[in-house]
Amino acid sequence: MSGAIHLQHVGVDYGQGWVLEAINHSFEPGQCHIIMGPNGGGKTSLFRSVLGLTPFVGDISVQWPSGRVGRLGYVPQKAIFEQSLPLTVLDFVLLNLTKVPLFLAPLWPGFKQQRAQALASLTRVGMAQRAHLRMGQLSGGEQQRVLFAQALLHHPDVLILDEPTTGMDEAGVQYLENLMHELVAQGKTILAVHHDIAAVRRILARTPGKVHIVNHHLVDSGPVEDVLTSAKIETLFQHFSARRA
Ligand SMILES: Nc1ncnc2c1ncn2[C@@H]1O[C@H](COP(=O)(O)OP(=O)(O)OP(=O)(O)O)[C@@H](O)[C@H]1O
Repeated sequence: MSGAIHLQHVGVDYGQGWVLEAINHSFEPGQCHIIMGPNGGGKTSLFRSVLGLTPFVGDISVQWPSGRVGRLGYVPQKAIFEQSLPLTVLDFVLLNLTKVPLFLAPLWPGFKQQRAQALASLTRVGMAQRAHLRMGQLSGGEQQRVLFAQALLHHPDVLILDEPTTGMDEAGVQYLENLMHELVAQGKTILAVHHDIAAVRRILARTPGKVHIVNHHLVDSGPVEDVLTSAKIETLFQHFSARRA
């Protein structure tokens, strides 16, 4: 099952003017939607509005195909884990599965199954072998992978990824792009912020989806070949040269 997301006249203002203004748009279900745009253009604010994590004006609705309400999964831009925090990767994922305090969890009848579920999710992102390490001992890219594993735990129908490959090495990027492809093939909807034009072209060459440019307004939206033209990129992202595009 997958959800379509509809935004009607959506605006966000933190008190110093509109960060997002009059956004009227729909994200179709079962596709990979890549959101691009300059820093500070309001991409995270858009995601946080969809998730109900920031106040907004206008209306946002998720339309589910059946009577059942689906699930949203979210991987934030970054998380900071103090190195001395005695929380392992496995603990961190388990925290999202168990309602029992972690030190009691092994005594819980369902613990074995929850542990297996946590490890299966970590395996999907290539992090099962590092499950025993403390979160703070992981690199930024590895932490991103664990956050991704956490978002997958409850089988979300719509997955919202804020710069998911930040700090990831080539292997991490590959894991993630394969997973994104797999999830869309299963009919899920993905919304992902990305800054890397080459990566966006690579992702959308094999995964059905669109590019949406956000810079306070919805500037452009459509298939990658229509939106990521050299001329448009030059105008929007002055720090990218037309040659790199
Ligand atoms: N909680 C907040 N309170 C006040 N201002 C905020 C808040 N969150 C974001 N902003 C401001 O809103 C603007 C848009 O921020 P946002 O994080 O949505 O942009 P972005 O497009 O995701 O940026 P980036 O590409 O750098 O991640 C920025 O100027 C930011 O400083």
